[in-house]
Amino acid sequence: MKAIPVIRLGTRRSPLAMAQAHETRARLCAAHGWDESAVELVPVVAGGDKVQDRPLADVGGKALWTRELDAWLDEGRIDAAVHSLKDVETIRPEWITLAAILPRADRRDVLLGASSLRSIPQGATLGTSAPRRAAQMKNLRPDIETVLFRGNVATRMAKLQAGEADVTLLAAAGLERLGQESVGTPLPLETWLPAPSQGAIGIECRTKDSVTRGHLDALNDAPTRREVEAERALLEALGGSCHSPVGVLVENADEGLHMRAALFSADGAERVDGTIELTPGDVEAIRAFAADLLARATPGITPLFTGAS
Ligand SMILES: NCc1[nH]cc(CCC(=O)O)c1CC(=O)O
Repeated sequence: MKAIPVIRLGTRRSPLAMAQAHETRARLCAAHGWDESAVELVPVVAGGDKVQDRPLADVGGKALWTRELDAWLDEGRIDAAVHSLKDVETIRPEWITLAAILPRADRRDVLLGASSLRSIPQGATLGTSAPRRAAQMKNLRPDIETVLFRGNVATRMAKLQAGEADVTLLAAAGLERLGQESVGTPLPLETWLPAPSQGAIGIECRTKDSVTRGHLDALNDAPTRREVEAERALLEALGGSCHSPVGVLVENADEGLHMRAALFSADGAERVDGTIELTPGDVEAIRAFAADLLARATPGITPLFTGAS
């Protein structure tokens, strides 16, 4: 009998991260006919989990969710790491490979505390720590003030319940993975743009580890990868990060990809929109599109991109 490998799969410890790790294990076992013991889940505490009282953009930003898992991967303590791709920097070290992107879940944001953007009472407060969510809301509803909401999904829902804000926004994908798919109102993609990579789970391993790469390759969803790579290429071309007030949506169309994006000023007063049809992998076209958005951006928007933030 062929020996069954054991893949040590690193994950953050939050309930959402653990749910994503369990999903990854289930998909690996299904794809290869392994039983559960072939994939060992290894929970690791990430830097971003230790800071709960400040916007992440103020904490020093970069690599907040990836640093510890990268170190464990580098030291050979894990073979692969599961991430919400939305939280992973666009530029990764050469020695790490994004070996699989799982089929994308619902990429919409969900509004909790009101049944639509219009029905939020005048002067209500939005609890969020995401610059994109804060700016996009203020763009549509300048009367709304934001208050800082950090912590995992359950913590943020508890803060809403406790009245620390009137409404909040959470990713549909995260709610679904936590069995909370029926709470709140998903916002239509026509009027509300999600973050780059939202709803996509990525699994990384060491570039040199061809055995693990081979195992993970079976999980990769090509249509999701085309979308997500284009979204991440735009974020990179803009000089943005997961803390940048940018919304983007790439969809597979009959021929190629359709991309829609918006940049916001931090206070939401200013906004620049664009759309483009793309051939998958055409990073040059994405760079030109990013340059066009930045050229049309106002002084309120520009400093938040091109690395100046
Ligand atoms: N920033 C935290 C984070 N990172 C990924 C998700 C949700 C899952 C996903 O988008 O794949 C969330 C929670 C949220 O934004 O509500």
